Amino acid sequence: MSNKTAIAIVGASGRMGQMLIKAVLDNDNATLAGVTERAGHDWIGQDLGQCMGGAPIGVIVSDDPLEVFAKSQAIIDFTAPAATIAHAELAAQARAVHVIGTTGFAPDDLKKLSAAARHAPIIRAGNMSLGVNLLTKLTQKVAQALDADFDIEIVESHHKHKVDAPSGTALMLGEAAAAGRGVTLDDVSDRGRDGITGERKRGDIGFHAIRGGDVVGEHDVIFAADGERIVLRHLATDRNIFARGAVKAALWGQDKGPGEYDMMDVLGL
Ligand SMILES: NC(=O)C1=CN([C@@H]2O[C@H](COP(=O)(O)OP(=O)(O)OC[C@H]3O[C@@H](n4cnc5c(N)ncnc54)[C@H](O)[C@@H]3O)[C@@H](O)[C@H]2O)C=CC1
Ligand SMILES: O=C(O)C1=N[C@H](C(=O)O)C[C@H](O)C1
Repeated sequence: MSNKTAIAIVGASGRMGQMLIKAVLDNDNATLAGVTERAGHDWIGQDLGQCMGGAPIGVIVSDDPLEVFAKSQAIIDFTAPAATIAHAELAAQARAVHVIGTTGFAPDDLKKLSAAARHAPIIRAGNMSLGVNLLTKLTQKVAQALDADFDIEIVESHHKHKVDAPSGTALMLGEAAAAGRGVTLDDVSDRGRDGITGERKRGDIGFHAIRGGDVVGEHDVIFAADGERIVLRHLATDRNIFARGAVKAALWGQDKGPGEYDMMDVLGL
């Protein structure tokens, strides 16, 4: 039997799906167990290699996650919240590691993921890159060092196709800033001001989303005081940083028990 980890990619035709397939195929410790797309998608039943514009590779795109998960040790999922919730139940049944990059979950969705994580490991992060996870740590440290004389604002930019705001990364950064300050993000979050808003409330954490063109992902955490300003910035220029992180997480999760993990755990940050 191969000692490579068998990884399934769901959402194969997506911007991230295609990057993830390449990242698995490029990794010496991983093998592609199968791929899925949503029912009715025109890739279903076709050879994946040809769908991606190359030669046939003998992997047929499936619309049956149960069949694909049964032969997988890890599932990497960058799809959409409803799909990821359904995948989490199936991955738990298959006792496979579920790596979740999907963003835009509602609080009830997160409860369902927690329930699934009682049966198998779930590794979830709004951003799987090393750079953003480091930035998240720095954000917490800076927020801890400064008092509320420094107003915190988080500004994110993404491509025109992105459907959720604030981005998962912006929320990670906001959570880290709130933790650094010793407050709960829900109590201080101020999202997308518009109209006569009144003066900024001391201690609030503001969120702003820019959408346009092909921007991969940019995040600024601004600490603004009277007379000075600190800006922590991450610029993503290649989606491969997220894909490589996700494959690393799938391999890392192989000897872990059921539970919820994030990229900080994977990276040891
Ligand atoms: N955590 C991270 O590091 C990153 C997270 N993301 C997140 O990943 C998600 C996907 O982003 P993109 O690839 O840009 O979107 P996309 O729209 O290009 O791809 C999503 C794919 O999922 C497929 N899909 C939907 N329902 C499905 C189902 N039931 N079964 C199988 N496939 C299904 C769609 O048909 C589509 O091909 C978003 O939530 C985004 O925010 C994106 C980049 C990095
Ligand atoms: O949708 C995207 O593209 C991205 N989504 C993630 C997020 O919501 O933060 C990560 C990255 O910024 C790209």
